[in-house]
Amino acid sequence: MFRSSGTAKTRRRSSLLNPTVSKLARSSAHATTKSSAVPSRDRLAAPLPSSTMSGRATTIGIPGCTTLNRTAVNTPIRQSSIDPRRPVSNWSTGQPAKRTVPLSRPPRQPLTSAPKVFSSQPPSRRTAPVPREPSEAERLKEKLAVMEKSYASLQEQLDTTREMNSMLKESVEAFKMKLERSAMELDLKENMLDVTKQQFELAKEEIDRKDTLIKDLTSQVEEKEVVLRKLHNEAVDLRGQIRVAVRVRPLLTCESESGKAIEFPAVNTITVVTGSKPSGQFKFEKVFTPVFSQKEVFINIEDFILSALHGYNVGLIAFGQTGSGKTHTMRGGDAEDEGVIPRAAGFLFRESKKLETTGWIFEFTLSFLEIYNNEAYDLLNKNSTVRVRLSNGSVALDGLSEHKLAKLTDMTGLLRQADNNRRTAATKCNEYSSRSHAIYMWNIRAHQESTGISTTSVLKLVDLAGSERAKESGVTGQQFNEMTAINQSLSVLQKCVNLQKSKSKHVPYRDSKLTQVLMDCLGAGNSKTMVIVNINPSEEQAMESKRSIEFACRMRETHIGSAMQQRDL
Ligand SMILES: Nc1ncnc2c1ncn2[C@@H]1O[C@H](COP(=O)(O)OP(=O)(O)OP(=O)(O)O)[C@@H](O)[C@H]1O
Repeated sequence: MFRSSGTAKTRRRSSLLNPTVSKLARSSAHATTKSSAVPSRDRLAAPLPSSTMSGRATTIGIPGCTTLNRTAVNTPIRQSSIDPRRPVSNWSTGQPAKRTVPLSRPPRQPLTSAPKVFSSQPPSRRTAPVPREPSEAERLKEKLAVMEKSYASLQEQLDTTREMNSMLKESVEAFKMKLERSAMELDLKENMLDVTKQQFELAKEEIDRKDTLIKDLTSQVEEKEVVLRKLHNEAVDLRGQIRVAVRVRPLLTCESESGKAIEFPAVNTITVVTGSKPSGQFKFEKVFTPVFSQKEVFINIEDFILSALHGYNVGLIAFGQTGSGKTHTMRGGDAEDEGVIPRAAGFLFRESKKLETTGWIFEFTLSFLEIYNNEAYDLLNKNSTVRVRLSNGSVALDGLSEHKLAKLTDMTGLLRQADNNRRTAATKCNEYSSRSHAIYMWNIRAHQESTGISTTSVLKLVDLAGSERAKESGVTGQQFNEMTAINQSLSVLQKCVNLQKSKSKHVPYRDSKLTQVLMDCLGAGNSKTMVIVNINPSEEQAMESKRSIEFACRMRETHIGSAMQQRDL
């Protein structure tokens, strides 16, 4: 009765603490009674102790659960079956505790033998005192303490798990939101990609359309360029084979006391006043009065120079008495004072760049030749001698160096070299009088891939030495020889032009080095030629000016045959 009431008390107390604990306690107490704290899983594997097995079990309580065996409750439990040192299941983990002692089935008592009955009488004095077995209540208390501890631990675990669970829930929610946001962003980006793709397609179509347009326009430009070229060159031809322009320089300070012998009665018309009588009026394609700047002069002749890029041989010759302004016109000074030769370089580079857009490729080489005392010299190779040969109407210059001109600035060095090598001297009429003829030659090679046309043309820019009257010059010795050579070569030049004009069968080009070199510009070749006749306006030089103008008129009337494009075969 005492034990039963103790167990009931314990149960009531446990159920007051917590229904779960109470349940656990009930189940534990039951399990303890039944299997001496062997966890149920172990119980299945391990044999039950003999004391339990020997009692007759009456099943009461929850179905499926083995309840307390009354016989076993009344029967003193053997030490081995409730050994407190025996490990109980690990409640915190729910795993059975490790067994330290292997459970072996105890030897089975024969059923016939009578059950041992323990006497309730106190042991006799002679027998050793038996240690008191813990009461059922104590054992249950102990169990309860263990279970409460386990419960607290489980509660703690549960709290932690709940906390973790809520954290996990939160993080899952956050992930979900993030995922949704990412999905939305992806949608947006996909839309943008679609739009960009469409735009790209449109742009591609536009580029294709423009490419086709450019191709059409390019072919139209090429066709028009051919027509323009033809018209340009026909126009140049129509003006006469040798075009003549006259340039009259201003009076110099040193000539200020002298009166002017030149008048301009009309546009491109000139009159020379000799004595009191004015000469007749001479009309030319162009008359550059003293007010024309270097730039304006060049603008008026650049279309002519352009023919050289179109594959025609072109010659531009500055002619005139000494000190009339030939070198100024052709070479000039610096910057705004630059003459035709440096300006032509800039122009040829500019124009060639424009033509490159229609598929033309150009290559320029330069050679500078000097004719001094009727001999030819290389101005870009230490004045070495050059051999002039005529063959089949063309001029060959053996030993003349050629200098490739890749860019405009390359020209500066070459010009300086030629200036230094060219022979000049101070004369009575001109402080820096040219004692030689200078020929600045451009060899122009052009090629157009689409048509397969290649041309090789020559542009000759000529600064002649000036004619001079021996009597007026007052020179002697070497300078006299130079003057004689200059005058002779200019005389042959005039003779050739006169004979060419009168369509003579024999024109004596070979009579001087100058006419040999200029032969292809004067009628024996297929060149387009322009002569700029320079005039000194002073009264003192009136007669010389008149002679120059008369020579210009003869040249103007000289037919030299149509120029031909110099195509490579
Ligand atoms: N259009 C011009 N404007 C200003 N000065 C000029 C002009 N033409 C020539 N001169 C000046 O006249 C002088 C003689 O000119 P330049 O040397 O060019 O003559 P030239 O015909 O070449 O002489 P030469 O045949 O003796 O070499 C130079 O001092 C030059 O600066």
